[in-house]
Amino acid sequence: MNQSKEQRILNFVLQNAVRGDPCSVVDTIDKYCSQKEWAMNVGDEKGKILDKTVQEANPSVALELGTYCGYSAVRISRLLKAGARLLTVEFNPEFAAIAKQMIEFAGVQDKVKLLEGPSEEIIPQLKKKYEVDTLDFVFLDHWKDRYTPDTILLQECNLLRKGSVLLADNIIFPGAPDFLNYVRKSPHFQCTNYPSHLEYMQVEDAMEKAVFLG
Ligand SMILES: Cc1cc(C(=O)N2CCN(C)CC2)sc1-c1cc(O)c2nc[nH]c(=O)c2c1
Ligand SMILES: [Mg+2]
Repeated sequence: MNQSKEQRILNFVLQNAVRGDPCSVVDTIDKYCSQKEWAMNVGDEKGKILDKTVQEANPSVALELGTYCGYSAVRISRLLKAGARLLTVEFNPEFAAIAKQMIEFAGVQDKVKLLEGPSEEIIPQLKKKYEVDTLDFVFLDHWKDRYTPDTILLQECNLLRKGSVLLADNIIFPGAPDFLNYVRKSPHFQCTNYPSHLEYMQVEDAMEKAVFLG
């Protein structure tokens, strides 16, 4: 049975990156996906925006929606302070299986908890089942049509506090116009736009930061 693209990415990391070194895993994925096969990792240009936003927020508890192969889970968790943790949600079981191995190879498994299932089911479980009080940082990178309903669900579940930072990928491409409308029109969010490019391409894209005001 021939391999999936995601399996090929993982194999390239297992053979070429340094075990236990998150930076080498991130760089090796970028090398493969820029030179061999495009894949929907956030990539290095938008990854640098992600890094800065995570460092500024310095979260104790972070949530990622859309794990894919684990590229941004490794990228985020490498910046977390001791004792901080990242919960990452992936609904595609094949992607989750790849990401689990990627996270373990990078050596960040003690900081990252991979939750398999649809975000709309997992978000309401975060407080009771995963012992979350509130979220300090949320990276939205799953599916553009879920950005708005999941942002509303996070509020309904009292998972945001004054100063919680949301960062959304793919604001321009593939595009999340209803999310942009929602957060920019809401009095509960202070928004900032970060122009960039689609990973590994020269196509325009952007990220949007939305800080919850309570
Ligand atoms: C799957 C896909 C295809 C794209 C595209 O038009 N192109 C890439 C391939 N090249 C060759 C043509 C141009 S863009 C994109 C994509 C990118 C992300 O960052 C995503 N993040 C989260 N969830 C997504 O579904 C997601 C999709
Ligand atoms: Mg994306």
